[in-house]
Formats: sequence, C-alpha cells, structure tokens
Amino acid sequence: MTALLSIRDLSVRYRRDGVEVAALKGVSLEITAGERLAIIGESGSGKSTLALAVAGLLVGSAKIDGTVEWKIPKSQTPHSFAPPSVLPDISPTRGEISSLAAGSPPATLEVAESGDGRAISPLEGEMSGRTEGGATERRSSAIGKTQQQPLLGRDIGFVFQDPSSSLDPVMPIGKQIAEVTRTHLGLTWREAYAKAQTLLDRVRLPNPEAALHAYPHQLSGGQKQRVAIAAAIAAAPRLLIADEATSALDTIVQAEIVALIRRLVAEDGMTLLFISHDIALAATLAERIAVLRRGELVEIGETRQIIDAPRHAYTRALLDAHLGLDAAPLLARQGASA
Ligand SMILES: Nc1ncnc2c1ncn2[C@@H]1O[C@H](COP(=O)(O)OP(=O)(O)OP(=O)(O)O)[C@@H](O)[C@H]1O
Ligand code: NI
Repeated sequence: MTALLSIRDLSVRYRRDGVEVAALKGVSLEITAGERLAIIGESGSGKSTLALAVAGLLVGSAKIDGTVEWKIPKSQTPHSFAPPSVLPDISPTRGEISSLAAGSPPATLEVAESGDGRAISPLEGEMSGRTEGGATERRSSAIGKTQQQPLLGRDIGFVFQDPSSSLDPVMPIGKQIAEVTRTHLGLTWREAYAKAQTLLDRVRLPNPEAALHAYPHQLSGGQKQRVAIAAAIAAAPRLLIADEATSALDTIVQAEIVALIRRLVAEDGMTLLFISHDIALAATLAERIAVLRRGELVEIGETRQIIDAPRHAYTRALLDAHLGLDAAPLLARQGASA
C-alpha cells in the first residue's frame, strides 16, 4: 500500500469580519494510492476546507499550518507548468474560460512558479465566484515544503457540488472538455475533440457526438454533473476529489452519479476523495471513512468498522440520525454498479 498523500497536523484558520474561524485543527491522515476514502461530518465541520487544502485551492487569506505532501512523482507532461487557473473544469471565472476560447494562450496568464519548480499560485481573483463559506477570492496556497506539488486538473480532478459553477454557459461542452486535454496533455484540437467525445461516452451522455456541441443549459443537472466529471478526469488525474458532488441532485440521479464515479475510478485506477455530509451515501462508495467534527478528525477506519462498530459517540450519533430517517441497511447498496 503506497501513500499518495500525507496530511500532517493540518490546521486552517479563516478570518471573517475580524473573527478567526478554526476550520481544521491538527488533522493528520494518509491517503493510500488507489483507495476510495470518504470524508464525512456535518455542515461546517471542515470537509471542504480539507478538500481545498489538498487541491491547493484555499483562499489566500487562510492561515495554514502543517503539511500536505504528495508522495509520488507528479505527472510529467509538456504542459505541466500550467497553473490551475487555466482549467475550464475547475476554474469558476467564466470570463477566463471565454478568453481562453477566444485564443489567448495559457502562457499569457501569470504563471507563478516558485524557485524550486512548484506551481504555487494562480492569478488572484481567478477563483473568485467559486465561493463556499463566503470566500471572495481563492488562490492556491503552497502547503509544506515538498518538491512534488500536484497540479490541479492534471494530477487532481475536482468535482464541485454545483456543476453550473464549473461549466462555462456560453461554450459548447465538447470544447470545455477539449481545453483540458489541450492544456494538460498537449493534444491538438482534433485529438482533443476525439478524446472529449470518448469521455462523454464514458460518462454515458446520450449521443456523445452531438453532445459535443451542446451548451450546459441544454442539459439536466445530472447530465451537467456528468460533463463536469468528464472534464475533471479528462487529463487522467491520479486523485479525484468529489466535494458534495451529488448533493444537489435528487436521490435517483444521485445514485447514478455515485455509480458513475465508482466505475470511472475503478476503470482508471484513480484514488478517490469523496466528501459528503451523508454517512450512508459515503458508505456505499468508500472503503474507508474519516469523520470530521468541528475541524477535528474524530475517527477514521474501514467503512464496515465505522458503520458496524463506530468508536466515537459522534459517529454513532451520525449513524443514528441517519437510521432514524432511513432504515435500509447502510451497506446494502455497496455492491451496486454503474
Ligand atoms: N472562505 C472562508 N472564510 C471564512 N470562513 C470560512 C471560509 N470557508 C469556510 N469557512 C468556515 O470554516 C468552517 C468549515 O467550513 P467548511 O466549508 O470546510 O465545512 P464543510 O464541512 O465543508 O461544510 P458544508 O457541509 O456546509 O459544506 C465553517 O465554520 C465555515 O463557516
Ligand atoms: Ni463543504
């Protein structure tokens, strides 16, 4: 079992209206290459903060202590110097995507690269608009002193709760996906479109060839999330982070997207970090579950152990709350496939 990522004593504090909020308090955990790990906890427990820290997407004003260390060599590609900000799949600033579409090459963006070769910071304001918890800007923060900072979009795919915020409303979806592989894999447009069509087929969008030319508004919420997932995995990242990726969808579509994620992760051998407030949903997908409470990691273990024999009273309370609503055995759906 090789570690993909090692998080050591990670603390994150935000400042809002002069008040400090401790979002994470000394969290340590290891993510094993190829595993499906869920992070659960109630609203405000720090789940997204952890996901953003791993992806290097925390707001610049956040105070960070501890380290997030990428343990295996990052992918080498012709474009691996590109900053996360050029990624249509995660960049929320729509104008940015449009300007790329209009032909301004990524090189015109200020690629912030530290002396030791780490990409440390996309353009400030680049991430504005993608707000959770009141952030007005988001830029990546270098955490730790490793030479192996992963590249968002290339090494890490990120799927957010609301696909509309990660898709450009005025660009055909095929082009949005093609941009990712052009940027990160150095494909020609022709190759990139062919790959985009394959990806739309892989995420089971009906009629992928025609769908290349569709705009986001022509798709349902579930279909949009399929497109966002296609963009997130386009450059074959090692780690896929899904932050409440199914929370905005109705139960049936939610189950379909969970099944889709499960299949894609298995097919590509990706490592999955699945963020959810829903312990039952997490149990259907994850091999291990980590429980956050008020910024602290209270428990981490194999899914079955967490469900059958939780060690912490808080985990038990989460389970009880869920069982009160839904008596179906939590693990009954674990074998479901896409
Ligand atoms: N950019 C920010 N500025 C100030 N405070 C923030 C910011 N982002 C998050 N917080 C605060 O940090 C804490 C943890 O937030 P976080 O979004 O990580 O929790 P979460 O578990 O993802 O919650 P949810 O389930 O609601 O998404 C909360 O108290 C939140 O209000
Ligand atoms: Ni969150």
